[in-house]
Amino acid sequence: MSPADTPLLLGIMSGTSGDGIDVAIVRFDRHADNKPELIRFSELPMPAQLREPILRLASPGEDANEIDSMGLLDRQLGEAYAEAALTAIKLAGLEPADIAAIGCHGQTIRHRPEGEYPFTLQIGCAATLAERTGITIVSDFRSRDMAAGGEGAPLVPFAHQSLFGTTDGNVVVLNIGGIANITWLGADGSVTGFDTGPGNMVMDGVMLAITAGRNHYDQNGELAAGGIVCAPLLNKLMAHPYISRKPPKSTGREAFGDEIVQRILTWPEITDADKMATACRFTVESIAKSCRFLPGTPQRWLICGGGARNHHLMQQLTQVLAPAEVLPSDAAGIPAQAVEAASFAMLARATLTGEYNTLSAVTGASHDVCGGEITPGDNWTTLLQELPRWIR
Ligand SMILES: Nc1ncnc2c1ncn2[C@@H]1O[C@H](COP(=O)(O)OP(=O)(O)OP(=O)(O)O)[C@@H](O)[C@H]1O
Ligand SMILES: CC(=O)N[C@H]1[C@@H]2OC[C@@H](O2)[C@@H](O)[C@@H]1O[C@H](C)C(=O)O
Repeated sequence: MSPADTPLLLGIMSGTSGDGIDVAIVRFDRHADNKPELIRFSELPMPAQLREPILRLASPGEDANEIDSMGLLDRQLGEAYAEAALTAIKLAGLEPADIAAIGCHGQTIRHRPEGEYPFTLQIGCAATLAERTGITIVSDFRSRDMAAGGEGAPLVPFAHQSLFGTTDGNVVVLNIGGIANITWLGADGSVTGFDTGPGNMVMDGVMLAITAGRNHYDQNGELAAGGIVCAPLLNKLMAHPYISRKPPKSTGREAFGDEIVQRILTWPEITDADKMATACRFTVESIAKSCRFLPGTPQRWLICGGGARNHHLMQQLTQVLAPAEVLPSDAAGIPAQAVEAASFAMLARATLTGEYNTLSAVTGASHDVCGGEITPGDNWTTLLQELPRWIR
């Protein structure tokens, strides 16, 4: 393993878009703050045969045999994550033995934060991942927070705090994945966050349908840029109850999946470009409306996730969020796509040292918790000896 004072951890994220497996290898320095150094980031494709089952299982009731399908997908994802981790380790010129632990978010196939017994389900067999890599795995980061009465999401504010927090001004970190989530980092040290609603999910669903499955997303927002926003349709979309609900709140494909996409697709007398323009504007407006739930005025917005690559979306956000500056997180030293995977390496480190890694100020839980389930790898005994030296 890497020296105990500067351990290497690996974070794996596969998000609600179901299109890729992001892997970040980071180095922690006990003598520095909790901000790790990004050693290598790799974006690997989700195996094509897994994309359809992921989306099907994430849409309630679409699979006639959900338990069998889930069991199978769980194992297949475990293999896919292991393959991705081993590839990333190799690309970094490292050996599996150099990595102290892996934080694996898993694939969310259901998120039900409401009701008497809220639950959330991230699959991707940790035992398979430990078996194939020999490395200790931390997974299932959300359940403990839910058991403490929290939303179980978003979790990344814990990491954003160390990565982007500054006393120079109020910063908002906005992750635009399938769902968009926001983190408030006040100059006074305050932290909060919540899911704002749709990120790329609605746009991707519309694009997939209007190109008959050929394109999974609107490259750079080009189609949307050539369309006209349909105001009555936008108003209908913005009436979604989630948008006006007060935080703490979190959401998923259950609320912004196929039903919303169908509403856009079936709206009469507008072109495909208008549909895309309206879907994009829905994301922009729902983010802008979220500002009323923030405790102050941000000077700077740092954007991460795949949405940062959508020029049209970024342009629109820059307009509506002015005079605040809107920049990809790269401007603050971490590539937009790498933030989530790096965050799960940071959460895993905190699990292993027993520190809180889930903020009740974000999730609404009754207290901060140390979330994550540990699956010991072949390196477990060595890791146990090194852990005391990780504690700051
Ligand atoms: N060049 C591009 N132009 C437009 N959109 C893009 C581009 N590149 C990526 N995207 C969008 O980013 C999405 C993937 O984003 P990301 O990987 O952050 O999502 P995720 O991790 O699956 O989601 P989540 O954060 O909700 O868990 C794609 O589905 C697409 O919509
Ligand atoms: C249940 C779940 O997987 N939620 C994801 C999803 O994707 C974005 C948004 O919705 C966020 O709440 C969360 O992911 C990030 C990594 C988080 O927990 O911070």
